[in-house]
Amino acid sequence: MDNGKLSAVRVAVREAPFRSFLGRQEPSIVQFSPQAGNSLVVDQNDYHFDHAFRSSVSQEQLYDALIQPLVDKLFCGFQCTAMAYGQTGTGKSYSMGMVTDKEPTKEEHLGVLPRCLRDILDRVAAQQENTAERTRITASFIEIYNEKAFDLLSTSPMDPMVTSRCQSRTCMPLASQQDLQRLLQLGTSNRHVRRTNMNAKSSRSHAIVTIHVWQEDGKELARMNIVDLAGSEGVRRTGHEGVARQEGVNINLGLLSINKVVMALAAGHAVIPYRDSILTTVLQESLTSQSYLTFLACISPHSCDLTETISTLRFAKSAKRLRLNPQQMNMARAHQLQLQQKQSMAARTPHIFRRVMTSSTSVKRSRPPQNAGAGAPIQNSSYLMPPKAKESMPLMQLQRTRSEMGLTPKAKKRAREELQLEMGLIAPSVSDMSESSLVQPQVVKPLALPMLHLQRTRSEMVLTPKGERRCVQDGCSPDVTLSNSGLHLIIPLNRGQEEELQLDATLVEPSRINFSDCTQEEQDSKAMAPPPPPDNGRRRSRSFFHSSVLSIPEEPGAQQQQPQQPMRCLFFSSPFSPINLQTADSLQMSGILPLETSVRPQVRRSARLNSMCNITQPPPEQQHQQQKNESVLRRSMRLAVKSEKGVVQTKDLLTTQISGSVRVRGVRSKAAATNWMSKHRVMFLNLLNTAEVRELQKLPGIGPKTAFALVMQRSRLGGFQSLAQIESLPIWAGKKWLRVCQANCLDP
Ligand SMILES: Nc1ncnc2c1ncn2[C@@H]1O[C@H](COP(=O)(O)OP(=O)(O)OP(=O)(O)O)[C@@H](O)[C@H]1O
Repeated sequence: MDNGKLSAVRVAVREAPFRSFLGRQEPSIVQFSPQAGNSLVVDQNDYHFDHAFRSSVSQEQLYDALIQPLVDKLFCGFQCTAMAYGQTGTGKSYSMGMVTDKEPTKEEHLGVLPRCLRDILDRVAAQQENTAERTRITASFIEIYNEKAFDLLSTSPMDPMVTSRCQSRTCMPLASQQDLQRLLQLGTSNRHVRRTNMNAKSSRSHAIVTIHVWQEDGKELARMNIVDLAGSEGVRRTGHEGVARQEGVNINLGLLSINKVVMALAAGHAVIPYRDSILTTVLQESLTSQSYLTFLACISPHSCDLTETISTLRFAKSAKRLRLNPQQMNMARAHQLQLQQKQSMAARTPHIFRRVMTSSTSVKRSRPPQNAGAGAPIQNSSYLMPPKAKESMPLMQLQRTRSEMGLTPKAKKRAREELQLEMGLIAPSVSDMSESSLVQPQVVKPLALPMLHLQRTRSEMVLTPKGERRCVQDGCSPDVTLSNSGLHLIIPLNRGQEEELQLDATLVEPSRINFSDCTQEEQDSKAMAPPPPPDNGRRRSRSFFHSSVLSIPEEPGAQQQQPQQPMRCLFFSSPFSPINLQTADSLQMSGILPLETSVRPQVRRSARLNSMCNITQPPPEQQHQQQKNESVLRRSMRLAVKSEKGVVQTKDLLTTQISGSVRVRGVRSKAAATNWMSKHRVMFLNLLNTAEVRELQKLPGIGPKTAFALVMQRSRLGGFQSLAQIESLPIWAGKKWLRVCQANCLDP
């Protein structure tokens, strides 16, 4: 038994002999390459396939080269399909062995089917001599005629089958050569055949013989489909009218749908049009990424058939583009069950999180099956979930989301490039830290980095639930997976290692930056602010939450060991990756639902902040106003973050480190808070009066349409007098204004 590596999709071309009734023998339009046995030239075009058989090739040679390796795979437990495709009269039925002759066929003319069945029976007999294991072989024979399926082995072969029950067809047990002969005789004699201008006994139906290999315990080990498609032909050339013409139309419909399925599979589409015809519906199980597929394209040597020959070769070429990962049948079933489970879990998971879950890089890497046959290329894959689009949502939407999250290779590359540019500013760079150094707290030299600059830094560090730090590999984002056992974070560490953590945490957006309303220098200093004292329990976790440039608390023990070390370490967040980790006590994760509500605006704000980074410098006269607007905008966002999590307090202890020394900045009194609120309202009003659409739409709760409507109303009214006037504008649907106020921390 050959366990060698066999390509999952193999395409072969066979040239038919000249047909005498087409006139004198002319030179063949097919030229075979004398050097390579798998190339041919037709109409000055080169074609390369796995095999290119000349018309002189014998049935035995064809079987040995093309089908025998499939039988090997069959006995390894794989689903295999051999399919003959091509113009009428080019020898498909002859090659596949589905002949209707009453007299016994000569040995040399035996086609694939009888040879294959004989081979299988011989192997089973040999197997049973050596082992006590009993293997049963059965076969079914159906045809698709006029878009109806017929069970050719049943007692009523003329009654069409119900399509949904096509799988429950009559199976004949095969134990000897006599059984085999009976099956072929019965099946082929019941097949629809008609004389056409092109072929005296043209098959007017697609025939499918399925050989099932059963284990002793009644489980199906593997199956082999041998498919003889009806001839692809122009209805014009067959010279048929009426019923026969309709046959031709339906034949072409089936062939077209096979074409479409193969094209869709080759292109990696998420939706494959199996239901376009009965033929593809019946073959659906075989035309998946989990089978071995072999195509035999039969072509004519005649110049009058050039168009059909080129069309057949094109189909063969597209089939060559298929990329399949066959699985053993039992394995495939297990995989299908897994998929079903995953889908049902996904149905219960919020939409935004599903995107992360189902994207190829964010789904936890699954191990390949352990019990694959030696050398068998078993991989965990499902073509229905191709790498580029493994979920039912539109591909583009998924790619955009993954790009926003920094999960796409392009986003990661961009991040890496920008980080390299900024390396000079960050010393020592977190991405340069050695693995050992990551475990120990790193003292990072305080840097004067503007807020937006920090935002664009791509290095990431995450805090584990135990309070340890992990530096995420340069340019990579932690992957989050949701399984039955909970939420997992897979952190790509340096040196290609990964760490998997079970999260008792939630997602935080990168825009949750807690710069207080102070000057740029103070902001920069705060970016380096040390955490509150370790005994500060809940307070401490909030301080993490307040900043995306996170200060890391030292474990009490660790601090005692290193009393002199200032407790500073930078956590940079990428605007493209809104997944940061918080300590468990900062926010209790109460189910999955809150994530959706929090993540979506986070991603949006993250994108807005990122686009803010990219704003080109305005003219000098506008710069002052714009700076003011940005300051209000930033504050508004900070406050919105606090407000969302209920951490807005009238007394807010802010710790700030300036030049390495820690000082308490102050405690706000209630009066000060009121005062602050009135100032904030004025500033917000001012912003609405002066900002452009582009700036306004960066405000939390205000989208592009609202921003545009606001500017239109402003120009109509000549400016807004008060927030009450803005509230009375007819642009707020429902509680929209209330939501804007809440998002911007305004008293409604
Ligand atoms: N390689 C070959 N060697 C000998 N005879 C061949 C060969 N190929 C085809 N033939 C003969 O050509 C005739 C037509 O072949 P066949 O019926 O297999 O064509 P087909 O492609 O199945 O046509 P259709 O699609 O109309 O059923 C048959 O009589 C067959 O014996």
